[in-house]
Amino acid sequence: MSKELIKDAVTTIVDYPKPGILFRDVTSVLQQHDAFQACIDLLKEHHVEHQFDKIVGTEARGFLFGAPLALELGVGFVPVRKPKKLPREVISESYELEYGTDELEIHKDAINPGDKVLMIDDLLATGGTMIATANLIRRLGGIVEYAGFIISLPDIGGEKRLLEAGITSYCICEFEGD
Ligand SMILES: O=P(O)(O)OC[C@H]1O[C@H](OP(=O)(O)OP(=O)(O)O)[C@H](O)[C@@H]1O
Ligand SMILES: Nc1ncnc2[nH]cnc12
Repeated sequence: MSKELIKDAVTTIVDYPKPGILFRDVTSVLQQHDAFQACIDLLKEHHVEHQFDKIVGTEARGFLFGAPLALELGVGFVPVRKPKKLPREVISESYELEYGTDELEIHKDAINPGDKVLMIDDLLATGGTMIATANLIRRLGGIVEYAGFIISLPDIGGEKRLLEAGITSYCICEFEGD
């Protein structure tokens, strides 16, 4: 089954980038064509009926899955990036990570008011990254109610936090006990 193929392709690194963190590395999924393809197929199958206008992917690993999914769904792709990476006029939003804080930015002209947006990232932990991404989209007038991930760490509670922010998440595989 393709979900198991994907889960088996994820590598776990203990104590990276800090002691106590079990790092779930999605780059080993990308290295395996059938697992990478299965990710895009499952994300497409789950979201194809919603008729989104844009896919937003968050730096850096959200780009790896968001851009090929946008091509599959026949819609545009918008990158949300770390500060000072986007060249045109941006808006910014701060957020907390499982292991630190950071800031994200989006081009002001990337979302049109009323655009239906699907957010894509590799992994859902606290949900902070996706909530900050949703805040950016909503500040530009976009409608965002769905987010798709390859990996979820359910014990950290991101899915509930996203639901409280009005976002339903779809995760291909779960790693419990993190
Ligand atoms: O649900 P959260 O607690 O917000 O954590 C998930 C986020 O953390 C990781 O990115 P990271 O910030 O490490 O950035 P990178 O992809 O640029 O390495 C991951 O790719 C998600 O974007
Ligand atoms: N445990 C984890 N593994 C990989 N990426 C992450 N981003 C936040 N937490 C993570």
